[in-house]
Amino acid sequence: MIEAVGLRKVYGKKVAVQDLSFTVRPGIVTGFLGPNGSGKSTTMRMIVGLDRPSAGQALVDGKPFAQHRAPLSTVGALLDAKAVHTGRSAHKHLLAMAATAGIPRSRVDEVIDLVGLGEVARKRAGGFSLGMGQRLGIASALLGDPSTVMFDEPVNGLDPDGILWIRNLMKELAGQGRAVFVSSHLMSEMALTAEHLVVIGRGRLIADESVKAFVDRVQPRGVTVRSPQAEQLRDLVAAEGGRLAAMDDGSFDVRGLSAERIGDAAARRGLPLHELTTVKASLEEAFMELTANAVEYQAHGPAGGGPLTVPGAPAPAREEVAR
Ligand SMILES: Nc1ncnc2c1ncn2[C@@H]1O[C@H](COP(=O)(O)OP(=O)(O)OP(=O)(O)O)[C@@H](O)[C@H]1O
Repeated sequence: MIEAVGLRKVYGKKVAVQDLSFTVRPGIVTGFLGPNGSGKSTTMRMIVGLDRPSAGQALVDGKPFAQHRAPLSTVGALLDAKAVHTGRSAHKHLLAMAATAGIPRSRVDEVIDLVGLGEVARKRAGGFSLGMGQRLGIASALLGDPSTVMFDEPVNGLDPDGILWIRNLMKELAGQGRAVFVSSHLMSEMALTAEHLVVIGRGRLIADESVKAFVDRVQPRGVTVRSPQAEQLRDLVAAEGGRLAAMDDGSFDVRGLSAERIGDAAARRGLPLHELTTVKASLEEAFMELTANAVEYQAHGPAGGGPLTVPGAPAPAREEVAR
């Protein structure tokens, strides 16, 4: 379990993190999201004592990381996967780590199996692919069987197989009762992996809540409606003051009316509906909306002064047809 209490970090004049308090609970995956430069890595480094907070503190299982007698069994961290690229083999690298921390040799073979590096464990880790390096980083993090794991951008640069593997591993580690704290830029991936979110922008807390509560904070995108009587549906939407667009699959995208209002109006007119679904914002859309003012470096169009564009921004809304 991680507790950040009033964390603050200042580099010279730059305030990287301020007044940051949140909790990462055991048994679930907590996603750590924020635009570039918002302070995620700085926060993670403070949790494991690699950076000293300018104020506040980070506690792991109730005390600062540095005060734990068995640090590798307290937090397993993957902060920079490239850091484990070495001339030694993966096996030797892990053995050396285990020896220094008083961890039995048998655990080395266990974690090598767990991350699927059995066949290459005796090869020089310096020649590893990015995905293999990532697996070795995770093996190192899990060596001490830690109660908390913390991964900074673990799926960066991985292929779909690697991403799926990491996703399942995170869930498995949480299912074993560990606190799992993971940062990622990939919103769609976080939506599939995390149950809870800590979202920061410009070093400050924006949200510490479930993925569902975060997504529910923004307006639904619209309502998908399907009816065998399309013309009557068009009339109904126009009469209620909504807008409607025909979709390729025969359904209609209705904006400006809630599903309840459409359903009630259809019932009054005896209009059969075969589908009535509120389309919620995706995690990515919610993130873009709720962190719009917290993007540190805003990219503008070629002429300058254009609309804010951020990589991964949602596609423009579908063309709407007013009737
Ligand atoms: N050692 C340092 N010295 C000075 N400034 C730093 C240092 N480390 C980070 N910063 C600044 O602090 C802010 C937060 O950086 P940090 O790397 O924690 O953000 P991040 O959310 O992890 O970003 P990214 O998603 O791009 O990795 C940034 O403005 C960064 O430039």
